[in-house]
Amino acid sequence: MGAATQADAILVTGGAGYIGSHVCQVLCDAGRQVVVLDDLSRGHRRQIPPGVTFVQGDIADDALVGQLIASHGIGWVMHFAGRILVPDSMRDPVDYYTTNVAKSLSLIATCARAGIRGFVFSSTAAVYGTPAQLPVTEDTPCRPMSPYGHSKLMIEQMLADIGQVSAMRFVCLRYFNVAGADPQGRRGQREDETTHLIRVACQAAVGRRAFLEVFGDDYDTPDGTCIRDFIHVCDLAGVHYAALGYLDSGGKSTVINCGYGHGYSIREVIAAVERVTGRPLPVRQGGRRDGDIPAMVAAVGRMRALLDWSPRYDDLDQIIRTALAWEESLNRTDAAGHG
Ligand SMILES: NC(=O)c1ccc[n+]([C@@H]2O[C@H](COP(=O)([O-])OP(=O)(O)OC[C@H]3O[C@@H](n4cnc5c(N)ncnc54)[C@H](O)[C@@H]3O)[C@@H](O)[C@H]2O)c1
Ligand SMILES: O=c1ccn([C@@H]2O[C@H](COP(=O)(O)OP(=O)(O)O[C@H]3O[C@H](CO)[C@H](O)[C@H](O)[C@H]3O)[C@@H](O)[C@H]2O)c(=O)[nH]1
Repeated sequence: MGAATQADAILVTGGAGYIGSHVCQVLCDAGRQVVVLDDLSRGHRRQIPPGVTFVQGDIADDALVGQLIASHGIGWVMHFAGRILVPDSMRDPVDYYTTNVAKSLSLIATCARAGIRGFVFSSTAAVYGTPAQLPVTEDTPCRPMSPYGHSKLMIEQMLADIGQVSAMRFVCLRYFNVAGADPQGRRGQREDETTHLIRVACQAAVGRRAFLEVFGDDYDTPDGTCIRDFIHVCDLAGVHYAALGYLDSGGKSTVINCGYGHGYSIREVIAAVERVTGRPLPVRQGGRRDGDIPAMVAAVGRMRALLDWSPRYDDLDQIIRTALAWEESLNRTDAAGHG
């Protein structure tokens, strides 16, 4: 849509977090003007690339969001801010409905009122619940099994309804399992309180935790452990940039799965970590974790059809190499006493 559109700045909520900060890097590399709004409840200032304007604040602060949109010439919003852990959402649903649903409603309403042209939202494969068949297409019925999944589906619905009465178009990106870190070592997942398999496995591999517990080996899968579709965070960042291009060239509001379209079992992930490190991984067999879905694999036809994007890191060993390098760098930072 031309140079004037390109000039519109992008507001990235949650840009000090794991995925948002990788997306900021891609946007900066493409020469875009980026403003991050993050309350630093989970994120870290140092994750944000140089050249990005940072504002510490809450997405539900309507006056602040309105002022940022007006004063920075914001045309696009990428919304990452929120609570992200499935088991945590079972323990504290109020936090998930407050932060994810109520605060997102406030943000979306402010954006629509302010004339934002396009909104890219971080959704999740957790909206599907246990799918009847694999791979999961975007038309698979959604039956979330956790407050986290419900909260994300509610936001998708709000975007669809508000999109009907405003000019704001949206892309909801349903991420499957995000993993890995910036290959140049500039950023990765920083919060220690994590439940993500590859992160936990890499922490165990470099001694940041004692072992990896495998949750269940009696699923109806080839080796009895669950299967997931892991996408490298840098590829996912590229998908966001492509989604912006899609909206910019007039694309209609839509929902898109983000994965590679093939899965690995937990045992295969463990084998890959051992292959990459050349050492056995400390592993303990545990029972099933509540709410776990036996297998999740994305159908990626829509992503390939609509977005000008192709994967660069679709290789489990490469994902693990970047994740391990990041954990090793955290060890060095801690040892140097400035964690
Ligand atoms: N990590 C995954 O595997 C995964 C999978 C599917 C979907 N997602 C979604 O992607 C998004 C980003 O996830 P992430 O892994 O980068 O998480 P993260 O916790 O690293 O980042 C979230 C960021 O949002 C900020 N934040 C939280 N509440 C805020 C508020 N009220 N106002 C302003 N900032 C606030 C936090 O400080 C943090 O920097 C989330 O919406 C998450 O639900 C993540
Ligand atoms: O220490 C661990 C951690 C995980 N797992 C297993 O590894 C698989 C993946 O678990 P994660 O916690 O890494 O991820 P989930 O698939 O449960 O959920 C993730 O992917 C979802 C989409 O499928 C959502 O996006 C959600 O935000 C994100 O946490 C599960 O079978 C889990 O039981 C273990 O065995 N041990």
